[in-house]
Amino acid sequence: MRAVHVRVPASTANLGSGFDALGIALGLYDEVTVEAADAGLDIKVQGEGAGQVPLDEDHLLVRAIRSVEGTPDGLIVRCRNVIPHSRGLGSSAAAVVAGVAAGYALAGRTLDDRALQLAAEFEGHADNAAASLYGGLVLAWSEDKSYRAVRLEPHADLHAMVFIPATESSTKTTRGLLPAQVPHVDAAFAAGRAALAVHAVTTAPDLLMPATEDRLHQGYREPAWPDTIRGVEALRAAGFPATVSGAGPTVFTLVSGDREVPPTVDLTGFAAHRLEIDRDGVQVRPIG
Ligand SMILES: Nc1ncnc2c1ncn2[C@@H]1O[C@H](COP(=O)(O)OP(=O)(O)OP(=O)(O)O)[C@@H](O)[C@H]1O
Ligand SMILES: N[C@@H](CCO)C(=O)O
Repeated sequence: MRAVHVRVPASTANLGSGFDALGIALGLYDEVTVEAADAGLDIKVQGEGAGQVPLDEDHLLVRAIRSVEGTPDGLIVRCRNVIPHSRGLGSSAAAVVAGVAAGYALAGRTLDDRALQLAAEFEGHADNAAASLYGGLVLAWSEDKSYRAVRLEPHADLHAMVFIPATESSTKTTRGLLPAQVPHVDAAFAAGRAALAVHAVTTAPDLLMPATEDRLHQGYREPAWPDTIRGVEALRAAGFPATVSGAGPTVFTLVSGDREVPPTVDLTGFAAHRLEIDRDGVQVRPIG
């Protein structure tokens, strides 16, 4: 294949209780075309990250393409980015998954388990990458340095609301706020709630409030985005199972049916978007 179009979904990670393990793919998409060339790299970026991301071999998506064996030496890359960067919506994982998927197609290969391994190695955890790769709800884990994930079907009644602030937050920085150890009681709490979250998202949305309670990361990261925690608490007080999306600062909640967030919930400073859950994952099609 000489040229491909890739559409890759955003994602939210953690769902509160499932730190580094749970992810959901969201109906917000970056699109990329990648064409083989004899030599060199010609890359252009429109939308999110334009003027900020490098336009050379350091570009994340290019690095991801290069991580796949058998890809062409020369590349012409065009990115149309919609997923906001550094907001907790999995932009970096989406770029890596798009690159790996394009690389596989250009190398004449079908996506397999190794694609998740390649993508997750860039992030150091597989929650966002698995969601962008497979769609739906993912449960990701690692065995030594081997990343694995299962895809589960979210309940049909659910959609997502995201509340995106103008401020950015780097995943690397907020991971630095996490302690090396947590109390046993918090670890036990997290294990139960994360297991419950899988049941709640797939089968029993009425259990999402207890299922999304977190003790492992959101509180420790609060100094990075106090307004985000205020937004999460305001939504939870109104009965919405809100969490911090990924490493923040976006606020995320799942919503059942046609329920709407009332205007009395104070989310000043956040742009609200209703998103479908993406159920397909990354999509690749040949061009020409
Ligand atoms: N489409 C893209 N193309 C190139 N680089 C990107 C792209 N998307 C993200 N990046 C890089 O990744 C960085 C953001 O990664 P980071 O992990 O901090 O946030 P995120 O992926 O948006 O959020 P989270 O991991 O919390 O869901 C950007 O500053 C940029 O360097
Ligand atoms: N699980 C990750 C997601 C962000 O990449 C975190 O919270 O740091």
